[in-house]
Amino acid sequence: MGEEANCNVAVAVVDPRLQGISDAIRVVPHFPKQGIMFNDITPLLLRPGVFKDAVDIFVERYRGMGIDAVAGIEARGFIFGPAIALAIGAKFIPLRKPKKLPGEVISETYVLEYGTDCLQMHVGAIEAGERVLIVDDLVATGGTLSAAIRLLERAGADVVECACLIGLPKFKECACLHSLLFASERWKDIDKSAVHY
Ligand SMILES: O=P(O)(O)OC[C@H]1O[C@H](OP(=O)(O)OP(=O)(O)O)[C@H](O)[C@@H]1O
Ligand SMILES: Nc1ncnc2[nH]cnc12
Repeated sequence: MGEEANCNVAVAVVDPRLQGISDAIRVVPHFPKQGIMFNDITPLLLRPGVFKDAVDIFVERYRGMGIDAVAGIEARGFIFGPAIALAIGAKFIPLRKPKKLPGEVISETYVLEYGTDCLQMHVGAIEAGERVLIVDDLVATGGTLSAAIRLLERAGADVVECACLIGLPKFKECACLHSLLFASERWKDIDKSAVHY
């Protein structure tokens, strides 16, 4: 709780929009199972001004950085990723859960807070050397982001950054990461070291 409060203070100092974003995220205890504090972004989506603030912050950061593609992680990365991609003039690549993509895919499995899963990407979605931003709503253990990075790098992409709205306090470096809300090239390195990538 103390850590969360500190994160919010840091966020508010950096950009006045961040407090509204933080306030619009609901924490639901024991969902989807006992012991998980579920960070629910759906209340934020019901407030168009706050939703726009969240997208705008990412767009302001990534516009002009030569990003060729935004890769969104199913499912909640599909909420923010396409809006960011359109605004910065990049293509959007869905990283999907198994058996959803009809074409030839490459796959990466990973461990979650509450289970295991797998991400897949269409072969040919990215070309070697293209600059990619990975987008999701939240990083907890970093397992999902790490799988996404591995998937894209296997295809020869240059992963520029990973951008998420929420970094859980349990994710060790979260307090300082929050000061950038939620978008930092440092996540890529932390993510890698967290899972021995
Ligand atoms: O940092 P990690 O420990 O890997 O967890 C983060 C991931 O967990 C959530 O997705 P989830 O797997 O619940 O799938 P969903 O978006 O389909 O609900 C969240 O949207 C991230 O993708
Ligand atoms: N605590 C959490 N809240 C929402 N999504 C999550 N994904 C993994 N952990 C989560």
